[in-house]
Amino acid sequence: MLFHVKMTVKLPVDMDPAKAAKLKADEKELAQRLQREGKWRHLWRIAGHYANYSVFDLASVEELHDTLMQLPLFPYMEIEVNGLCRHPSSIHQDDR
Ligand SMILES: O=C(O)CC1=CCC(=O)O1
Repeated sequence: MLFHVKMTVKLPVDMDPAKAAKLKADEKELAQRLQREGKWRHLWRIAGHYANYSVFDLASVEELHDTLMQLPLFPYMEIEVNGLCRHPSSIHQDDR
């Protein structure tokens, strides 16, 4: 199942810079592992915002929920999710 996810990061302005740097490094490590596993298909910065558009390929809504909740930045993100399905006019044979 494909999910389009918008993540907006809202770190507290007074957060300890070392804590923020650790959260970002941990987030990057997990995000890159999930990309290597084929679960986090796309990760795009939204120009001009501390936010991203992502596409996840996961087995279920429950797996998406669990994946998002384990992100180190989860407590500091606003997240919007939309499920994706094939468009009847798409010329692509698969969902990639
Ligand atoms: O910077 C972001 O948009 C949040 C984020 C998601 C994966 C990552 O490494 O950072």
